[in-house]
Amino acid sequence: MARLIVVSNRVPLPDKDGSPPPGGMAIALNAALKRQDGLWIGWSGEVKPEEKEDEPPRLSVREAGGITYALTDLAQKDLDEYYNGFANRVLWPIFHCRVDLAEYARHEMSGYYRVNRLFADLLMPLLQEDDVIWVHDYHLIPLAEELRKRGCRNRIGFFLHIPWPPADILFTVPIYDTLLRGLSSYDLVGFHTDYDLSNFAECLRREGCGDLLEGGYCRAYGRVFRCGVFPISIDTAEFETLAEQSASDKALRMTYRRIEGYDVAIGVDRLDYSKGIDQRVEAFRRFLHANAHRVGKTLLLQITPKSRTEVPEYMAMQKDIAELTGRVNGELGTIDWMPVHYINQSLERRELAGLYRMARVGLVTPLRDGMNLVAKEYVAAQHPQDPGVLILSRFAGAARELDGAILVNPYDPEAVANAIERALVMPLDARVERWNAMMTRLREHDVYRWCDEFLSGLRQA
Ligand SMILES: O=P(O)(O)OC[C@H]1O[C@H](O[C@H]2O[C@H](CO)[C@@H](O)[C@H](O)[C@H]2O)[C@H](O)[C@@H](O)[C@@H]1O
Ligand SMILES: O=c1ccn([C@@H]2O[C@H](COP(=O)(O)OP(=O)(O)O)[C@@H](O)[C@H]2O)c(=O)[nH]1
Repeated sequence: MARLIVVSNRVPLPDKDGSPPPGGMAIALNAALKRQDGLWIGWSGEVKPEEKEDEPPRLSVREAGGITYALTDLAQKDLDEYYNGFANRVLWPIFHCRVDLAEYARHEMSGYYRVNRLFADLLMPLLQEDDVIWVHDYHLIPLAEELRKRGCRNRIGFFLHIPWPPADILFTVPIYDTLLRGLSSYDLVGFHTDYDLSNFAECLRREGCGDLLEGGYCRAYGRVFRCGVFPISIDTAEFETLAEQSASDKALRMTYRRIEGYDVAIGVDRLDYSKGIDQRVEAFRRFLHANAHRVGKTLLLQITPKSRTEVPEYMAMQKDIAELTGRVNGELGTIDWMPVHYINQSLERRELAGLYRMARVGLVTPLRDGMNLVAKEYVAAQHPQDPGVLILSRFAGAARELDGAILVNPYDPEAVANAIERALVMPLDARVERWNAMMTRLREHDVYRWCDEFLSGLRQA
């Protein structure tokens, strides 16, 4: 079997005993890499020491759990321009339709291309003739083009983990055509949803440089390549087991005994403006105003680990959300009850699974999201005989699959407030019916299927 090479900005390294770190994608890719004698290449997560900045970039190679990892440190300038700059201050906001937050700077765009060239230079000498390469996400759009320039003829696939925006939004990126052309160097380009794929096709059509063809192919910039929809998922069976175990875990129950007995609505998101956290807190405030009988009995548990802390928009958000939750707690809280429990730390999956299971409502209300795995995890963690209700933004990729959720518009706080009340009063038979519909989907379409379908699509490309 041909060797599989995965390339991504962040590389989830296995722990000391060789098992993959938590996270469905890491587990699925680890399994695929083991089967195919694989190599995972990317950023080490470390900044290159200043005194070594003039040394040529190199990969540090290590073996763990049957997989080879080849990692490179990045210089502070590279990190600032490529990751904190163009990737997370231009591509991320624009692909999430936040043109107002995009800060385009030419030197950062050059840094983005420089780091992509660096990845191509590092990868080329490692390649064997029939290796299959799978590139992940918006950090590395130009990588295939750079590899092709260096003579690479291998199959190369690309999967975009974030949404693809409508044409008028994409065209606000000054170099949008270079990005589109970059994607045409891949053999397979994968998106989470049919909406993303049709936005991509519309961009090509509007530019007059390509279109979708029959049978999942696309012609653009003189090249024909495959395009498809591959919704990422979770390790459903693993999450079900985790949630079941956590329900009987005494130590874990002790840690959340303070919120037992309340009707809990749970939100779990990186601290990111795309997740709609402030709109959600506001919706919860309105829900309490509109339903006086819920005051003192219901609470919002918002778990929000910090993210991309060096990007100014993220720094500002940290302060804004903390102030907002403080205001709501000040306005409505009492000595023995706090409406919003805001936790600015990352929790382990085991803990999350237990909390999802005890929460009567899963509040997943991003303003825009590629997929949103939290929505799927919340569903998988529920008790089959007494499941909670998922409230899901229609702008999350997951909404294309989870039709048993109450779908909401996160920009409409009153609608979200009404949905919370509707979820809390929903009769058991309706909750079970909705949950069964979603679980059937999640059991059939887990993260292993996502991985297999993408790789078999790439082999056929
Ligand atoms: O690496 P970071 O900058 O710390 O960010 C974490 C990851 O965030 C994004 O996740 C996306 O991928 C999920 C799985 O496909 C999807 O469910 C979610 O909707 C996306 O936002 C990002 O795309 C990853 O590259 C980051 O590693
Ligand atoms: O404290 C936390 C918060 C989140 N997560 C995990 O982070 C992932 C978030 O993925 P999602 O697709 O929802 O959003 P992203 O952060 O990738 O945009 C999920 O698997 C969560 O279980 C976690 O392990 N601990």
